[in-house]
Amino acid sequence: METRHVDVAIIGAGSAGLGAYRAARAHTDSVLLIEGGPYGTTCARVGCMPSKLLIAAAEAAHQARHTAPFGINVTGEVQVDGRAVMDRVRRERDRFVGLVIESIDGIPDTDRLRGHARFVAPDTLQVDDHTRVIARRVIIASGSRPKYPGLFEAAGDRLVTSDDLFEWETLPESVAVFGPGVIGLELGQALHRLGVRMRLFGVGGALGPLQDAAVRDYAERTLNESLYVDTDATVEGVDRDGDQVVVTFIERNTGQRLIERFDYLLAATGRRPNTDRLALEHAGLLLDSRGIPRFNRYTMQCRISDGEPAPVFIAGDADQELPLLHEASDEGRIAGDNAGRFPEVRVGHRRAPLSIVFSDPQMATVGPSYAELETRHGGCDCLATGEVSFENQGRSRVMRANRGLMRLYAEHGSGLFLGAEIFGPRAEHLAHLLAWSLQQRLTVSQMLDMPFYHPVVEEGLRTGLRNLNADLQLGPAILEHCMECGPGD
Ligand SMILES: Cc1cc2nc3c(=O)[nH]c(=O)nc-3n(C[C@H](O)[C@H](O)[C@H](O)COP(=O)(O)OP(=O)(O)OC[C@H]3O[C@@H](n4cnc5c(N)ncnc54)[C@H](O)[C@@H]3O)c2cc1C
Ligand SMILES: NC(=O)c1ccc[n+]([C@@H]2O[C@H](COP(=O)([O-])OP(=O)(O)OC[C@H]3O[C@@H](n4cnc5c(N)ncnc54)[C@H](O)[C@@H]3O)[C@@H](O)[C@H]2O)c1
Repeated sequence: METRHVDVAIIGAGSAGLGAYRAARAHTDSVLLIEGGPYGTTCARVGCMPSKLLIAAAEAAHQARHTAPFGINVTGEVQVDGRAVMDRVRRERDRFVGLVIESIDGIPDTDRLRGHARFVAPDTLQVDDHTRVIARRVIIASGSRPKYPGLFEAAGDRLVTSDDLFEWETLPESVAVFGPGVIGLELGQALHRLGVRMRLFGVGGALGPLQDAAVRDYAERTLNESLYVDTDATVEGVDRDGDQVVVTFIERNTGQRLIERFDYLLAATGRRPNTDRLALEHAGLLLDSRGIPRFNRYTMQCRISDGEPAPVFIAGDADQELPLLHEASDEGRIAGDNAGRFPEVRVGHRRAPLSIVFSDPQMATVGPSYAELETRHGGCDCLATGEVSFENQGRSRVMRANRGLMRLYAEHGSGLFLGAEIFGPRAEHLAHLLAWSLQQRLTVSQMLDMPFYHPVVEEGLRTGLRNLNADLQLGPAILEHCMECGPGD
């Protein structure tokens, strides 16, 4: 058994771990990056990138099928070549993974160690059976993995998660998707548009990240015009029969008991942090009820069991705060900087909360969750709301993308913009404008002072902001359409 002494040991070479490595290395040459799985990061291998590649193919098929309302007739049926679709997904995915591996190859061999790390003492990690690492500081950047209820195991090797799907050589005929969260919506809709028979089952009414009932209900109604999404499904059984998965459920609209066969069951029922495999009981850290170390979100520093700051930091999906790529990178950078400069720990920069779901229409949330805003501002009647429907929005109608609802929130009295929930066209771009405004601490009036071109989807945002301003009672209520704004604002 080899023993290594280092200043900083990092568990996990994903997006958070790589960011942490670079930041820690700016302070010390003694940094060790430990990786137990394949190099390449979750984002590039099985997450953000392959999912967006599959969605891009699905969008192409969808657009090709919907040209007629523009007076464009594409003769013949749109054919989806499942092998070619999956081939491009994997080829482009491999390219993205290759870029990550190239940058990891640039890290000196002496700074890298392969194997699974676990704590054997607060300052000691055991890596597989081959190396003991004694570290002055440790960064936990071990990511997360899919979780699902035991019931699904009846599907045997026909049970898949987002870790498996992108390895498919071709598209199956049918998939039962469980979990209308971010992954289930993105992948479920993409499979449907690629001609796969798909049903999407949820529990308790949850739909993506949406919490504002008005936006959630609108989204559920709209999605159900083209997909089968039951956000509160009664599923009576999951069984395996031959090569197929048999799902017994009560159909959403009819209340009928149906028994349907699918080629696969895709479990998209959430992810759990890999911290349960780190033997944290030997780390002496203060843990929350989920077994995740308690940490300060500005320094990423964990605490020892008596509440004192520990020489241990956490970053990325491992802490489950905001399991998104840009947050993992930011947290990794902060954790690495602080582990490197320890004991002089500094507060790092956290950005305005922003999340986007690449469904169609897209979903986005900006700022604290609606539930959090209601808790903080609802009790004192301090929460102002505004909204806009995209149904008559000019540019959205031009593009035939005029389905959607955006709700915007601000603080009474100050007029400060607080956040938004969006289900609608170009939400990925609208959400960025709003997140940037939030981070700049703009008031709704200041946002309305910004330029709005014509005709663009952002004019819908302006209508929503005017509506919000009216609720703030800081500006004129919109009694009719803005005359000077051009048609379809
Ligand atoms: C299908 C899907 C789509 C997604 N799409 C998006 C998107 O569009 N936009 C977005 O912002 N986010 C998206 N995400 C989320 C994003 O991918 C994650 O938030 C991000 O990759 C987390 O990075 P990380 O470094 O925390 O974890 P990872 O990249 O998973 O890195 C953790 C690493 O730790 C290693 N490890 C674990 N335990 C040990 C151990 N004991 N010892 C050594 N090594 C260990 C693992 O092997 C892994 O390499 C998506 C996720 C999925 C699954
Ligand atoms: N576009 C993006 O940024 C993007 C894309 C994919 C994933 N991600 C990240 O990955 C994380 C994990 O995604 P996810 O979709 O797995 O989790 P999620 O928490 O977003 O959704 C899980 C869904 O499964 C449902 N569910 C739980 N148990 C169920 C059951 N037994 N049957 C049916 N439904 C059940 C939940 O109610 C929820 O709707 C996300 O929170 C997000 O941070 C981001």
